[in-house]
Amino acid sequence: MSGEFSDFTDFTDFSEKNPIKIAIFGVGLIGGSLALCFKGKPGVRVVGHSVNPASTEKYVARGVVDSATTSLEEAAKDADFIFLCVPVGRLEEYVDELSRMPLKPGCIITDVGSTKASVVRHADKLSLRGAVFIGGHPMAGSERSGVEAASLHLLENAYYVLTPTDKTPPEYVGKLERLLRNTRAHIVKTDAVQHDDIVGAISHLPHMIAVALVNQIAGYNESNDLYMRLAAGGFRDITRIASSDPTIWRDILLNNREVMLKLVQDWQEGMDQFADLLRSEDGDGIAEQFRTAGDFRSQLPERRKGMITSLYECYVNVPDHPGIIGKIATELGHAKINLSNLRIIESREDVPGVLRLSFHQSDDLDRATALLKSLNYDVHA
Ligand SMILES: NC(=O)C1=CN([C@@H]2O[C@H](COP(=O)(O)OP(=O)(O)OC[C@H]3O[C@@H](n4cnc5c(N)ncnc54)[C@H](O)[C@@H]3O)[C@@H](O)[C@H]2O)C=CC1
Ligand SMILES: O=C(O)C(=O)Cc1ccc(O)cc1
Repeated sequence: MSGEFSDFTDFTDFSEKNPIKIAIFGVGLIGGSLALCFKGKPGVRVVGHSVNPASTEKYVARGVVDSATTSLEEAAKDADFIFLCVPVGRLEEYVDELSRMPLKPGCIITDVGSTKASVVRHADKLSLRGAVFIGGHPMAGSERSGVEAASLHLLENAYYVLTPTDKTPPEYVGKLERLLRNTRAHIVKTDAVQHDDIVGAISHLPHMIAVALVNQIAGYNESNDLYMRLAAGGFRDITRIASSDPTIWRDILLNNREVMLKLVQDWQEGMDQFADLLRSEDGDGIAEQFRTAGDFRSQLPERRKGMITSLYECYVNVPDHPGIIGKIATELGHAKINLSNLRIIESREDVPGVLRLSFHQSDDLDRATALLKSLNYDVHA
């Protein structure tokens, strides 16, 4: 991986001599993670925006941005890049507000919303007076939210979809791509409508199914709390995404509702088929369903960090001491914490070295994080 990115600084359009301003509206999980990827690079100034004064103070205090403001105008003024990182339901009004402001000529406005068709269509209708809108979706995240959950490494090795239209000048797409190399994500370009169809199926539908499943079990649990107690293992892990932020997901599902309604119908047909196989006691048919699913699943591309990850990971900033990695692995071993992978991430200028620890079980991650913190290691998600 390091080979793929070893040259990434050669592709930047900024330097001490050519400084740029990046404005981030909504410095939460995704906005904060992007801010961390840009902040501290030579010639880059990252400004955060929130409607809430207490949030702006928090963004600065946590060192995620260089400065923060509650004024939309102040944040947008002279910005070279504007990232809209607010819930999907708010994106179009932010684009409207920006279209009424005197933006820097050539400013690139982009968003990180989990749905793309409506915001791209909306921006396409507006005159942005010398600015250009390019839809974007970093396809990694977690069930956590807020700036507290932001991480420098969140988007590393994930896909990052951009949805330029026929009208988007290619040089602007190139400029945005070069900036996004700082996330270490892999850029994929596609059409916004196709994006919503595919992401609806592979991400939005699983979130709906996880929520419906948890609520189904919660109903049974009302009359027998053994359901909850026995659900502590695998069930807890496969339904992790049911704990995602309600406002973020309300907006995503409502925005993608036409696609979701068709997907729910297909899902119901799949469940009806299963019910028929059960009713007719068709064991071969049931086994065939598993065989077909297993065959398809085995052909999925290499594990890539991204949507609905089943790996639980944390990062430890490691001081430059000989034997430190062995020491950490030994501590985890003594505590009987099952580590699935341990990797030194190429060290960066701003941190001495980073160790990535991966676990198959969220409990192992929780226990490892608590243990390493108690031993005074700098651990982050
Ligand atoms: N959660 C995830 O894993 C992923 C989310 N996304 C997209 O990223 C965007 C942000 O999501 P997260 O960072 O997860 O959420 P978050 O809740 O961590 O951050 C949202 C940010 O928007 C601000 N905000 C909330 N409501 C607002 C409102 N009504 N007006 C103005 N600002 C408001 C919050 O203060 C916060 O700074 C969403 O559009 C979401 O669809 C994209 C990829 C992954
Ligand atoms: O938690 C997970 O595994 C996710 O699926 C995170 C996620 C949520 C929303 C997105 O638009 C992209 C990724």
